[in-house]
Amino acid sequence: MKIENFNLTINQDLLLDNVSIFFEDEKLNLILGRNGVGKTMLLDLISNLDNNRPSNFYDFPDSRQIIYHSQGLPFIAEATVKDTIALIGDLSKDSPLVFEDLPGRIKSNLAKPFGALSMGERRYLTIWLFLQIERELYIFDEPFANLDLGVVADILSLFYDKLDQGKKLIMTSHQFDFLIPEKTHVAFIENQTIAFNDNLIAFLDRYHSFGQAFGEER
Ligand SMILES: Nc1ncnc2c1ncn2[C@@H]1O[C@H](COP(=O)(O)OP(=O)(O)OP(=O)(O)O)[C@@H](O)[C@H]1O
Repeated sequence: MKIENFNLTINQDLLLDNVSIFFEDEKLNLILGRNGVGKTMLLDLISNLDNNRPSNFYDFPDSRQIIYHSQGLPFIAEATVKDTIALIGDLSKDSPLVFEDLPGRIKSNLAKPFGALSMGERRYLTIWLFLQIERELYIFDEPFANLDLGVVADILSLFYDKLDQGKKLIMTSHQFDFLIPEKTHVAFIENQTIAFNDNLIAFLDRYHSFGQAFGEER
C-alpha cells in the first residue's frame, strides 16, 4: 500500500505538499504528526467511504474490505452493551459472538447502557467489536486515547494477532512508547510533508522520542 506525490488543499490552504508514503503490510503502520497536520483526512481518503480515494493511492483494499474505527464513537447511548454487541456481532463472523467468551472488561458491563460507559470503556468495547469483523485492512484513528496502559496492552496484542493472521493495520497515535519497534512502521508528517517513513527502530535512532522529533523540526 502506498501514496505517491499527493497534494491536499483545504479551503485554499495547502495541508499536504507532494506527500509520498509507503506502508508495510506485515507491520503496524503508525501515522505520526502534530494536531491538525492531516492524519485523519488521510485515513478518511484511504478508507474510501465517500468513494473519493485519489488515483495516486495504490494497492489499498476495496472499501468493503476495510474496517475504519474513527475518533468519534457514534453508538446509541440508550442501547445496552449487550444490544450493542448484538448490533455489531451480526456483522462479525459466520458464527455469532458467544457472550460467555467475551473479555472480562466487556462482560462486566453487559447490562449498562453504552452512554453510561466511561470513554475508555467505550473505546475498548468498540475496538474489540470492530476487530471481530473479518476484513483485510483495519484503520484506527487514535485508538489509545483515554485508555490506561493495561487496556492499551490488551488492544495491542489483538492488533499483533491480526498482523499474524495476515491482516493489514494503519493507525494514528500521539504515543508510541509501548509499541514493539521491530513490528512498527512510521510515517511522520511535519511541515506539510513526510519527514520520515521507515521502521520505528530507525525512527528512534534518529529522533529518540516524539518530543525530540518535534523539537528538531522547529
Ligand atoms: N471540512 C473542513 N473544513 C475546513 N477545514 C478542515 C475540514 N476538515 C479538516 N479540516 C482541517 O484540516 C486540518 C487537518 O485535520 P485532521 O483532522 O486531518 O488533523 P489530524 O492530523 O488528524 O489532527 P489530530 O491529531 O488533532 O486528530 C485541520 O486543520 C482541520 O481543521
